[in-house]
Amino acid sequence: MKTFDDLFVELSEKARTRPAGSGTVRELDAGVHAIGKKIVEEAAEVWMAAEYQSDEETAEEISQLVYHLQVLMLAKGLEPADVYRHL
Ligand SMILES: N=c1c2ncn([C@@H]3O[C@H](COP(=O)(O)OP(=O)(O)OP(=O)(O)O)[C@@H](O)[C@H]3O)c2ncn1[C@@H]1O[C@H](COP(=O)(O)O)[C@@H](O)[C@H]1O
Repeated sequence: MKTFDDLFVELSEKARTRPAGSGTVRELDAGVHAIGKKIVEEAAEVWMAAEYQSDEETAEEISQLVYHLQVLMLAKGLEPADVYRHL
């Protein structure tokens, strides 16, 4: 099972090697403003799923939010440790 740290390593590699067809590369190229909008959209989907959908669907929406947060971290040059030290 993939963890937060596993995904961050994978996305960092995508950002570095820029493989064709990568949604991560596409999103990074779209920039912080576009990534931020995606985060807000996914956060709303998490909220709606939590209120009206199943636990499984909520968990999936949370995973998508985590993904987009990680893309924003990459766009800003932030590492997981930069976040963890605030937890
Ligand atoms: N975990 C994710 C992940 N979660 C969410 N997403 C993206 O976020 C979108 C969210 O889906 P929604 O249905 O909510 O949104 P949508 O409006 O239908 O989608 P879009 O039209 O905005 O693309 C998905 O379409 C994906 O583009 C993800 N994209 C990639 N990953 C993982 O990231 C890794 C690298 O992916 P690539 O860079 O694409 O190779 C792989 O391990 C993937 O599994």
